[in-house]
Amino acid sequence: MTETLRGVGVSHGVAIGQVRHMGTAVLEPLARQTPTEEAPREQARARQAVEAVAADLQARGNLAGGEAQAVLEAQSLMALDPELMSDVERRITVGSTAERAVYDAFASYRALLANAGDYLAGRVADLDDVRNRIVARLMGVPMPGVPDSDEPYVLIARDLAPADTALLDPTLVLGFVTEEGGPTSHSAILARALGVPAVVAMPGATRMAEGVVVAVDGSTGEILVDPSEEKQQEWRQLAAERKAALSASTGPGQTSDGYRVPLLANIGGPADVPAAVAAGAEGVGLFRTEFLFLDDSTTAPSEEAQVAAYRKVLEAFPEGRVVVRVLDAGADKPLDFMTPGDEPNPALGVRGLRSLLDHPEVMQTQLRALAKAVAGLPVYLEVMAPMVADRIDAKAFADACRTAGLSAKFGAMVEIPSAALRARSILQEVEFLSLGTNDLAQYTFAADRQVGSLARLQDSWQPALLDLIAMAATAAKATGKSCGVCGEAAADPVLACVLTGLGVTSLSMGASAIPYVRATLAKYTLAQCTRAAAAARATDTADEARAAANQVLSGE
Ligand SMILES: C=C(OP(=O)(O)O)C(=O)O
Ligand SMILES: [Mg+2]
Repeated sequence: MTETLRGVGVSHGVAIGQVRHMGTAVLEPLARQTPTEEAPREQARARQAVEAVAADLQARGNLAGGEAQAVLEAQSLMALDPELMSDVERRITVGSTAERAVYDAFASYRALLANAGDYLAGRVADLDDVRNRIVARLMGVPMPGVPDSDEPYVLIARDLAPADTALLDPTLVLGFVTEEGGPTSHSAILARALGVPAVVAMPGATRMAEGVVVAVDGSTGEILVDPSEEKQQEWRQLAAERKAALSASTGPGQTSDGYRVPLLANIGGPADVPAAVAAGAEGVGLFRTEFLFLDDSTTAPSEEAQVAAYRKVLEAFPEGRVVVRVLDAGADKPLDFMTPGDEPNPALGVRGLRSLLDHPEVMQTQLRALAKAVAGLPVYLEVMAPMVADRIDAKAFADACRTAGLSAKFGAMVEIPSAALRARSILQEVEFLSLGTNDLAQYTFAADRQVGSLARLQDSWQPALLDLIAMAATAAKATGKSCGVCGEAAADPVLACVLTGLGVTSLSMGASAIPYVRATLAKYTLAQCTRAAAAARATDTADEARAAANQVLSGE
């Protein structure tokens, strides 16, 4: 009998195929004592394995490019952490085998991370993945990870490490389902960048039987286990219709009555530009520059290297708009040279603009690099700061832009509830707002975005979040300024209509979502979007808001 399950749809599309589980078996090497004279040999084995795994992750990163590359490189650096290596060597000196020493050293590092707060919860999966790779290599067994299969399949995992997500072959992996990971987690963002249908935060996902056929809808989060032939056919038909509707809809983003809402792409660097251009992005609404900095988290890239990377992106959108976010270091994206290592709660600590104000030289270098990169190009450059809390923050950022001689629009991200509540005062200092709904949801609901079990609270349909979005958009309209959305909320096609109805002036998302949003927006008038927004805000829960908006839009 067909069973229907529900998770959180994070990457559009329908996948139907057999379940294959990720090779996540934790390899626990035996704890046996080795003679002291074998220590140097074991230490050399451990070093070789660590270096090989780090090189492999680096190579996978080079292959993947874009945001995935930065994440894989960060993992490679994790493997090479000198403190971890000296702990491994110390354990071997007192009688451990190389594999057991690696296993134990990672376990104690993991415990430290897990107790140290917010960002680290998201990083534990990455760390486990690095450990599994090194231990597998030392034990001479196959690497854990994406299963070997010549037949296309639906991948099931507890959580996908960035290393695996990056290497998913879209011709073999029809889609994926994970038990963990929130709708705004790294895995979800990367899935969208890859264009693979995905559902996250699905309790019990890993208990699905290997080989059973499932149908996965990455838009609704619905999963059918063992669907009948008839049901499969129905879903295939639905997917084909959606696809046809998508390719029929081209051109700039607009409602059916011609109200323009530019559709922009979220990118992590030049490698993400081709997909954005192919999806018809009208520009870039969020260039997450910290991905350029993750290459080597011990020092900032040189001004010249930054100029080159920014120019590549700016050149790709002549006459288009490119919104560059200055470095958002800290919390889920720590950088050694910026982020204090001893924060009790990094998400509430020195991150984003706060971190840049503590390191003015880093911000000035970045702003100067942007000024040089844009010189002579016809692009509309806009620069914005992450984690702006109040008018003092907004003024400090605008002053920094002026000091750097940057000729661009300066803006503030609205990611902290205070910024939405007092958007009008922030707009005294900057020329535009951009709603980072991922963090805005995290801070509004006090719900860590990396934690899958809190997905309900990170749902962008939460009426409280819609209220804050409406506040920011209304304030921007009153001052004649723009207010876009660049958080994952913009990638939900129906929510995109609601955001438009709330007064948001542009929508920026992972490139693969653009055709879906464009096609859905084109079906409704601005007045319908406005009514859908009001109906959603009149409810008390995310599910009710979703249902109310859909009801208005379907004309029921
Ligand atoms: C766009 C956002 O920024 P990031 O996901 O990079 O924190 C956000 O918080 O919504
Ligand atoms: Mg953010």
